[in-house]
Amino acid sequence: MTRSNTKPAQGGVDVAGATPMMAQYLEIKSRYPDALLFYRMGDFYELFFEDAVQAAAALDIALTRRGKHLGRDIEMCGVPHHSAESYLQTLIRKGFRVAVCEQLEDPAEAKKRGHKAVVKRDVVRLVTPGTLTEDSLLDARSHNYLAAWAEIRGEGAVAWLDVSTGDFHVAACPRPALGPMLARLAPSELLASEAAAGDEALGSLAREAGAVLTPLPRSSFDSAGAEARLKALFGVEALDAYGAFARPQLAAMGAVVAYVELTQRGKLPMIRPPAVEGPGGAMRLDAATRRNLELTRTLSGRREGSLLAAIDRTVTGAGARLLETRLAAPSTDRDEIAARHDAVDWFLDRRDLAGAAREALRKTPEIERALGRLALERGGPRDLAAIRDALARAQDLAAALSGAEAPARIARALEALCGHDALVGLLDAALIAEPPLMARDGGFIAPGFDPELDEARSLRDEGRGVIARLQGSYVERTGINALKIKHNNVLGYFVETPATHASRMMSEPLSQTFIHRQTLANAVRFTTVELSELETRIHNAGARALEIEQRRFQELRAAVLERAPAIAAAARALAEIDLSAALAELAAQEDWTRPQILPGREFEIEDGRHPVVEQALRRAGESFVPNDCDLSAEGDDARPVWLLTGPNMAGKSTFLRQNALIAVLAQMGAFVPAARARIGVVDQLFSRVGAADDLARGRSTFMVEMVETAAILNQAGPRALVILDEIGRGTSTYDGLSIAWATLEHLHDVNRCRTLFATHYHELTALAARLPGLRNASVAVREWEGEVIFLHEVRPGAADRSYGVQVARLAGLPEAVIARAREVLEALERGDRREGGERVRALADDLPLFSAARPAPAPAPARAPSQVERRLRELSPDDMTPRQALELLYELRDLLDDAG
Ligand SMILES: Nc1ncnc2c1ncn2[C@@H]1O[C@H](COP(=O)(O)OP(=O)(O)OP(=O)(O)O)[C@@H](O)[C@H]1O
Repeated sequence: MTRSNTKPAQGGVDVAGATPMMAQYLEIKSRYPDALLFYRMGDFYELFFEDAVQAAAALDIALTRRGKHLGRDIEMCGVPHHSAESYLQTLIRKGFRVAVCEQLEDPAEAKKRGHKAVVKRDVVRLVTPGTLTEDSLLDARSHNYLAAWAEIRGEGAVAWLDVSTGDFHVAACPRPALGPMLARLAPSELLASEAAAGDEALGSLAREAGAVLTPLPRSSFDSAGAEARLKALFGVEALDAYGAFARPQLAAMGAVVAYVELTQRGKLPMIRPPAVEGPGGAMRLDAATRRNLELTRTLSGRREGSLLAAIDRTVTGAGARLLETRLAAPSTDRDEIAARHDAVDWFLDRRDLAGAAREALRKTPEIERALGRLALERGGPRDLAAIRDALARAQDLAAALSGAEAPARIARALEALCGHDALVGLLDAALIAEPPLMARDGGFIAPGFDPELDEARSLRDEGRGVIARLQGSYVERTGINALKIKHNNVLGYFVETPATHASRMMSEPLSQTFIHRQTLANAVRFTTVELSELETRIHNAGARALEIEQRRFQELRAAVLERAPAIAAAARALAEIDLSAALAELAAQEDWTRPQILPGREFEIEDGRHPVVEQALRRAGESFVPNDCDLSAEGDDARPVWLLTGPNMAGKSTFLRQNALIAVLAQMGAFVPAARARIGVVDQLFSRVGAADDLARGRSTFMVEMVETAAILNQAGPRALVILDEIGRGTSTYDGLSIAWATLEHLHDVNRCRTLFATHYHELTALAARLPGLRNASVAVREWEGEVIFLHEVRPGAADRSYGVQVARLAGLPEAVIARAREVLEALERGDRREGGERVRALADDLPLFSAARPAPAPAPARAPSQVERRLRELSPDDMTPRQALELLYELRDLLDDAG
């Protein structure tokens, strides 16, 4: 054997010289080098070599060895197949991909080919983060997107699919917009061509969005191949009916479909025709803005504490997913926004109906994902029952909500809820109330639905009863009371009579029915055609019942899939109703109002509040102080730029964020926490509010801040809303002040967008005199007996001073430091602020900055150890018996007494 012509697989393991089974394993593994191979052996999935090492560590299970391969131990670990799902879940969460390799024939079949023959096996599915369908592997309240990024001659596109629901979208996406797009979609897996995936910048964008980056060969992104693939998928001659797609869009969609085909091994999920998102259809929010505003996750990555958690009143998984999708991509289309507001308004006016609808929805099972699993041949009877129950409830819901004149969007939803009677009737008749998860073991078809099945089951279950009845009828026919039907392993079922009746039994007419089998000393045994038929039927009844159930399951599945588009539309309608009713509930509970969305560049908020802070304060028994904001860029005396000053802790960040959140809420279709809101459509929202070190990328706080500020100044257009908090804070005073100054001027003169700018550089307030679009505002505090009281009120005009020292005192800085800070502050306020300036230098000379105003207390003089302490120090507790310890206690107490 020469090494050069052997095929290395899996890190240098050679196929040649392997046992037949190992050779099969290595051949299959060589096709899935990037995945862990779950190799089915009987009741277990086994993993070998490096896969075993990695999986054992990730799953915290035992790593063992199984023989040798070419002189080397084979590492092995295994998971039982019936609990494989939970292990899969752990592995997928940890970023692995798993190729599931099954036995494709009964081991007995293989044996027929010779005792060394290996059972046929192959991979039936590649499990990856973006292609999950099982409820146990998915979060019910979040989408799970598989996205693909394609670029052709500088033009880019992103396509995204939720494999579990079939939701399929595509949008043009130039490279600079990819970051915001990924931040919005938060896909769990991103596909890119091998060439693109090698780009470190793309890798880091994917990581930031929390996605696993999967490189695919260039051929998967071929746009001509993609077009053919999509046409075949949707069974159409041309894709025009779905929209006009640019080449990169085709390439991205094609890659998604190719990858799904690859991972599902040819079984395609239900994929809806792609919805094309037009340019500018959604408000643009970059990753930093989403993070800063804590829209769907807090800065620490939790849902709790985010805006999403504060406003989520939905009662179904699909409703929650729709809310998250809308919140991640607020609309810029006024008609769309108005339609959403109309739906909320309608429910708000009919709270009793909304309440009833929510009650009904609460009991409605999830159908989008059930439908997805059925399409992928991964569904079971429980999925059918979910569809039956949900559609039945949908009809009731439609009946309850009809009558009252509904706005267009609700009316359309109600329509989609109806017309499923035939299917519901079929499923109702066919299925038991609460069927099992899997079709495998049967027991889900309702009695009375299929006479053949009922008979098979009654034979299976009541075999003895049927035999007893037959025996009764034979006794009657022969008049022989001692006639019995018995069973043994040689004859199977037979009729037995005492020998005395032999001659009668064996002569006409009884001999026509009873066929003689055996004569014993005291008894004669017979069989009958009926009995042997019955025997075969009893024998096969169980298997037959199962087979009929499987056939019925496939028929029901086909009936459901035939109506898949209508069922999916009903599922979407349920989600829409859930979300509209939930937003109405929210508006009523929290006293929110319908915002006016205008074509111009207005931004007038009266009595606005921060939804998350307000709820937190309420829990603590405190109330939120509402504030107005007017950034309108319309009219002659428009002042679209507000410069906000005020002490730390006064509420500047809260005010900035609340106005950004109001814009997001308004345009996603919700009501807003304000007494009145008039908002001209915002097409981009930028927020730079505080920053954390990005040490992973080797950037300091200041660098992060500057990168984000640069993005805003370069990209913010006239319809943008910009929120900037304390720009320049991360560098020396005068550098920071200069950067803040120039940034403010640029926003005012060049970007000319609606801007909220909070700063602690009071020098900037002077700019109001020169910049006509700039207005000073400040957060009010009151000083009382040397303490500051925060009023949280935003008022016109600049703040007089910053109260930083008072706030520091509230935070518990030592009195000595506070007193010293006051002295320095006074000195600075008397003179110029320039670092290195004369007065500052004098101050540093006169009053050494780090000497304490009051002498520090002298350290306590060293004290000689007491006798008790000395005795204790000498001890070695390990060497003492309990008795000695007790004696020692007495001794110590005596020592104390002596000392006292
Ligand atoms: N409008 C308000 N009504 C009531 N309480 C408020 C209001 N705004 C802010 N607060 C309270 O004040 C705290 C501080 O607010 P915030 O963080 O916005 O201050 P800040 O001025 O940005 O401070 P810093 O400059 O130190 O970041 C909040 O956590 C909140 O509890």
